[in-house]
Amino acid sequence: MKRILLVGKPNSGKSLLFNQLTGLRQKVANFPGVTVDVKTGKFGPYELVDLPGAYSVHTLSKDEDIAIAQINQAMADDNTALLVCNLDATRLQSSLVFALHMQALARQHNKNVVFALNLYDEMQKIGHVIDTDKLSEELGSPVYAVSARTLYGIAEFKQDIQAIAAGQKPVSSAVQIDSSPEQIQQKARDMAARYGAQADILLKNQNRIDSFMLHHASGSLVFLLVMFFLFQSIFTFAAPLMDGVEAGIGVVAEWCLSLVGEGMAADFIRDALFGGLGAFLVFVPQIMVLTFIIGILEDSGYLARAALICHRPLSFFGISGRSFVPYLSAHACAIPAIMAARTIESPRKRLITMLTIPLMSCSARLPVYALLIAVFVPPVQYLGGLVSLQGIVFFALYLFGILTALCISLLLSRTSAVEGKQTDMPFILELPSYRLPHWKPLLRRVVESGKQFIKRAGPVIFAVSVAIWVLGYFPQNGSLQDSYLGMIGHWIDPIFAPLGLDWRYGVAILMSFLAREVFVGALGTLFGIDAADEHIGDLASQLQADGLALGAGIGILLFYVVALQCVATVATLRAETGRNKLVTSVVIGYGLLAYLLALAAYQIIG
Ligand SMILES: Nc1nc2c(ncn2[C@@H]2O[C@H](COP(=O)(O)OP(=O)(O)OP(=O)(O)O)[C@@H](O)[C@H]2O)c(=O)[nH]1
Ligand SMILES: [Mg+2]
Repeated sequence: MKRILLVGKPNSGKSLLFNQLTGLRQKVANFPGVTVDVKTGKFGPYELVDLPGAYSVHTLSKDEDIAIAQINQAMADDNTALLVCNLDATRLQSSLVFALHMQALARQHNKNVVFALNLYDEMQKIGHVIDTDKLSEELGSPVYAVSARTLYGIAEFKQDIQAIAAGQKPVSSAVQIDSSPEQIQQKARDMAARYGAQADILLKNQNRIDSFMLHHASGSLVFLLVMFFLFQSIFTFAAPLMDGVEAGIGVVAEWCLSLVGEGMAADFIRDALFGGLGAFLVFVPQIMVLTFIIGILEDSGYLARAALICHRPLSFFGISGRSFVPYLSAHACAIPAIMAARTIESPRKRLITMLTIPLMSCSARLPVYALLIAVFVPPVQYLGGLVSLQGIVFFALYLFGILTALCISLLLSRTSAVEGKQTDMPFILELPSYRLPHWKPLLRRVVESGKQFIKRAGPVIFAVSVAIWVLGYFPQNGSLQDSYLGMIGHWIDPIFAPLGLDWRYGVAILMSFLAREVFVGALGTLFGIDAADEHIGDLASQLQADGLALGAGIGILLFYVVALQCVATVATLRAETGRNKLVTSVVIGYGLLAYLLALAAYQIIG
């Protein structure tokens, strides 16, 4: 299949344009370095390729390497029908520098080029008109004013680039293409001055907001408040939704049970299905709220500012401001976060960031945290419900993960455990414009995060719940202690007894090495079988009634913050670092540390 390549500088709207042309839903966000891999999609009879952004052919980071390598390869390939150079109309000069290099390269290889003057809606908003005909003439390649957001000019653009790629619309021009870096710099500066909007109009608002957001005192305060409310809100905003889901599950469960009457089938439905799977579904709203708030931060342009504010403190711990975005996104899931670390220029800092990312509390830990917090922390609220005590403990757990990661980064960077030069590249980050979130795709992403969470963990939880139920139900002597599972439980008891946990918690913890969320489901099933009354449900009250010791509960929480119980993360770490031995020692190290912390918590607090 013939290919069309979409290239341009970071954060210039390539992926949103790609999504509009292919109907796919690649991640789009308002900071440089969102796309870190080659993505392809079908665009009419063509394959459209979305690449990571790059500032120059002289690459600094892994994602730029990937883009430039792919472009060079495509230039030599007969199947490459067209190169689309994406320009950010609000940042014409810097986008032209890279695009002009690409145009020169394409000319050398006899490939057709068109320019997409993207984000044109922002020009329309300030009433600035760019004469694209004249610009085309000067550039020697067609220029299309488009907006991937409002879809302005997209229909014509689609039609034309397919025709150009098919050779039905000639685009060759006699215009001389400059290829020396100095000429390109000069040309970009000159064209931006003549065609672009005035910088003071574009930057007026941005500078005003930044003078506050990046100020050393107010900026740090805003940063701390934003982070506090981010993790708070997972608790406060999600609470009513969680109650709704819980009530819904209760109604469905009662209805199902009324159909089957009493007996083994009823026990199975109550304990395995609604006890196990139901206990886990309750936490889906929290995952969605987390995605929503991180999404707002990403879209608004604040993340790059936060990265800047964090650069100095992070440098002390041996990493850089570039590690901030991967660290934050790791709170949703470690895997894309490890991939996002490709934008970190220094290989050493990139490696340290990747190895410490699993300590950030990903959404799979969320159900475990939420369950144990509900057991021990009363639902007290302050400031009219904006801040809750449970939310504060929740924030403390996230903070504990972050601080552990920073301490380990410091340790790795000050020892020879990770080799690489101490002298690193300077920290350079282009600040994006502030924008209002793009609500529709954001909400779609929120729904998608809930679905993905269920899809990823659901089948494992279902299988584990069924397995635990069968092993715990038979042989039917009426007690969990005497079941097959009870027998297995006695073998593992010595490992968990020093942590103040009986074998039921041991089984749930061991099972959660398959996926962390399994912990809640497995406990739900175990306590369901064990429950004296026939009541489904509130697992937190069951644990409370069972008398779980405070030290043991804190121990479980610390264990889950630190232990690396995720096969997919380990596989991604291996692939991205290429360091199997190092990754294995990190997994074992985190496991030991997790156990010791849990042991200390129980032995000290009791
Ligand atoms: N107003 C406006 N915003 C846009 C337009 N196209 C993209 N954006 C916004 O620009 C930001 C960057 O968009 P992306 O598509 O992720 O940019 P990219 O070039 O793929 O970025 P990298 O993958 O980091 O290289 C996002 O916040 C988009 O919503 C547009 O036409 N108009
Ligand atoms: Mg992109």
